[in-house]
Amino acid sequence: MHVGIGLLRYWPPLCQGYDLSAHRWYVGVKFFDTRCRRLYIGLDTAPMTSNELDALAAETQRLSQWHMLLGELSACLWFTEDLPTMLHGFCKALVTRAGYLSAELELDLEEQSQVFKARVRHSNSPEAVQHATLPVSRFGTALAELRVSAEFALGVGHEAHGVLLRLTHELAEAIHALQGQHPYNDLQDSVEMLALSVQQSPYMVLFAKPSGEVVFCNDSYCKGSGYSTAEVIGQRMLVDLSTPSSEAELRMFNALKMGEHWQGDMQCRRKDGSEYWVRQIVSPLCDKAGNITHLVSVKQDISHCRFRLKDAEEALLLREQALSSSSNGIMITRSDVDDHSIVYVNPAFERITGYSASEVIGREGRFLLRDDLAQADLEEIRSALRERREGQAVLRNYRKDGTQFWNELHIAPVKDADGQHTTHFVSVINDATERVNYQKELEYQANHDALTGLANRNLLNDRIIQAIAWAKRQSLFVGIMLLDLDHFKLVNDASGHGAGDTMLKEVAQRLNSCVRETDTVARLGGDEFVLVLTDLPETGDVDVIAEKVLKALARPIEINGVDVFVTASIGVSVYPRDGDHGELLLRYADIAMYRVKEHGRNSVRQFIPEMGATAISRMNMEGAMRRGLERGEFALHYQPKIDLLTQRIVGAEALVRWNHPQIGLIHPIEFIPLAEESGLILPLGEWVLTEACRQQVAWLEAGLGALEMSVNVSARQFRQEDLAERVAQVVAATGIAPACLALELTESMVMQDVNSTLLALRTLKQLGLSISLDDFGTGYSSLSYLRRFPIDELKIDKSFINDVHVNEDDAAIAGAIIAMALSLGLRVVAEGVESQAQVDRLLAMGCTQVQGYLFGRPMDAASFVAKFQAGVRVFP
Ligand SMILES: Nc1nc2c(ncn2[C@@H]2O[C@@H]3COP(=O)(O)O[C@H]4[C@@H](O)[C@H](n5cnc6c(=O)[nH]c(N)nc65)O[C@@H]4COP(=O)(O)O[C@H]3[C@H]2O)c(=O)[nH]1
Repeated sequence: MHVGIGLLRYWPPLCQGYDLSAHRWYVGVKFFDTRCRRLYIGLDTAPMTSNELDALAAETQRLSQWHMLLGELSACLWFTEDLPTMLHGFCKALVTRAGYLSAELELDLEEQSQVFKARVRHSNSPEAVQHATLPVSRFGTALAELRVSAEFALGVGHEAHGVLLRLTHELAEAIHALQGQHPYNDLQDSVEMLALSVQQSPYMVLFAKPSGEVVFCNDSYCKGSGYSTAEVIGQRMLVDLSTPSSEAELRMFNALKMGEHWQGDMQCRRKDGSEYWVRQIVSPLCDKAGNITHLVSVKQDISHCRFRLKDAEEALLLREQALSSSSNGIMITRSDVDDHSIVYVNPAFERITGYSASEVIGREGRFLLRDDLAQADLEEIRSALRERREGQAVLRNYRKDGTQFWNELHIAPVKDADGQHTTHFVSVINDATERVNYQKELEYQANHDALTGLANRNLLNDRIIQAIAWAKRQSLFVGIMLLDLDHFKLVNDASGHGAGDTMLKEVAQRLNSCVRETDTVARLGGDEFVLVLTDLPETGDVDVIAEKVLKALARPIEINGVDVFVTASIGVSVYPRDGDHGELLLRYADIAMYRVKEHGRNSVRQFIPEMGATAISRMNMEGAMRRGLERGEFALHYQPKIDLLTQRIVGAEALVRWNHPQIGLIHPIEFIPLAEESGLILPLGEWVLTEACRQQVAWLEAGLGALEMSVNVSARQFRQEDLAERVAQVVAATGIAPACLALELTESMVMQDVNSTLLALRTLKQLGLSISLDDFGTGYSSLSYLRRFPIDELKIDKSFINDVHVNEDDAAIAGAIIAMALSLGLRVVAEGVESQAQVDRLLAMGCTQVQGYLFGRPMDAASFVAKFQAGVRVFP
């Protein structure tokens, strides 16, 4: 008979193919009583002598003694789960079964020593205590050491010692056999022990014929499967090697045929129908000829693991599905020092980036940045990766097709099982392009002028602060250039807001083209622009740029197919020369700009401190103006109007002045626009009209004759529905002859709403006064309207008079206006005449009335009277 026994799947079979037929009797392993407490030894068929029978009886006796002990020892070896309990049970068995007074086996699990100590006291010599300290590292080794310990500890001369020695010996043999080092001397004992081991094994053991019919099963199998031994024996529980029916059986068949073990997991069914999983090793037993005689199957119930695995797999599947269906992109990367490669991306990642998983797995996680590495937020992600912590940032990333998207990225470290080391990072990718763009749009709107796209006041203030901070560190200058378009209002009034907008947009573009990228061009509103010029090594550099700007604006702007000319007045202040903060610098640039307006426009002026002394910031102007009106700070100056033919003063234009108690005389150009905006122009205008009329009457009474008094009427005044009534009241109140009163309206005002203008003009005309069109030539009056309007006089704008004697274009325009006016029977007055050459040219063109510094600046009433009395000289 050949016996092959596999103890555990981790152990190799103890012995294979011991040929017991050489012995005279054999041990039948299947004759155990329950729980393996008794081992029956069977005889073979050969007849025995009486000596042999005695020897067998003695042997049987001896075996049954130690078997009792072995059974218990075995029980504590196999049925205890931890070493201390096992050792305790073992010692107890030594005392109760082997006659020891005490036996202690201690396990010292100190990290350092890793030993177990054996201390055994023999009952015959209680004093003699034997110690042994043995290294131990794991359960298997402890079993091996147990043998050694027993050899150390056991004395001689006692029957029980003999049994124990025998046990020890058997264990030693078994272990030696295990290690393949020592042949069995006593095969019978070995087989018994092995048979016992099989029976007692917590693993299920089946022996079967090659046809699969079971010839033996141990208790664990019965317990695990629910079948009794009788129900199992003879049944085909293992594969039939002669007719493998499935792929798995075929594999098993091939392995076993080659004398190899087959190992694998299988799902089985218990008697009650429930399922369980086993991991089993099937080993073939062969005869000398190499034919398989038996199959030995050792099975371990792994249902617990298997079901846990199933749960884990289900949980994993759930997570995988959650990742797959997430609308956020998810990317998992390694977190090794030198490896941050991508190991997983979900479908949303593929959708957002355009890259498929196979294209990105293995690449570095940061590849979505391409070479756009100059991003402030990137540092946060870098340090989160370095410090193995969570981090988030909004980054510019690039899709496969090269388009940019905003990635709202959140990264989190993934730790290993013990929570100590970061093995991976999970990155959640959210395409936030829409939101970021919306935010940027809002930011842009908050910082930019909607019409021109230039910086607005908000952004301007920031830029000035930045420019000053930088200039401070670099010892450079910052130029603040405030630019106001000359007569822009005329464009707006005459051609509508669309035309005005076109002009502003074109101006914005031209201004941008004059400065560097680091400079700022802002629009403050209306026709006011500010240029912040950075990094200037010299203050004079601002003038160069200002000249460039004036030149750029000098080119005509095409609006609705018509070339329109625009000029600008530019005031400049410089950091640190004029001040060290934006508000002050802007105010000074503003003051300088108004000086330009005052002195003929279309030019540049740098701020000088003297200007500051006579100027008032517009911020404070409104309140001051209101108080000024109440306190009588306003006064009228009069500029004479000359008839060239009679060489006499025929009239005066009333021009308002503000005598500010601290600042002194302020020119209307500095406060009229604000008065217009704030509505203060209405009480102011009424006061001017009344005062001018009163003065005219006073001069009349003083003998200056019936001078015509011209009074400027602002757009807002002109739009007053009861303007005519108010004028009539003033006329009545002051006693002026209406024929001596001329109201000056600008060309742009009357062209705004032709029908209502016509009505208003007619009503005014009914009062008997004259209507004069001021600044003529700057608007876009159509001849037909001029014909329809009840106008008495045209005043040619100073801009055409300036060069009328040298510039043929200007001369042509002035000439055309004069000719047209005369043909319509209107008076023509040339404004801003400063030289004799201009007078000569104007006279040649037929213009007979002039006004200008050549004949007198605006002056107070007393000076006017003196001037009148002195007379004027038209020809030198
Ligand atoms: N360079 C130069 N300039 C000359 C010459 N001759 C006259 N001027 C200036 O030209 C402006 C003529 O007045 P405007 O065109 O009606 O322009 C006026 C008018 O639009 C407005 N304004 C003045 N007073 C009043 C007023 O009482 N009511 C209203 N609504 N506007 C007024 O303020 C503007 C500016 O007034 P002013 O500063 O007094 O400036 C005056 C006058 O001083 C010259 O030969 N050369």
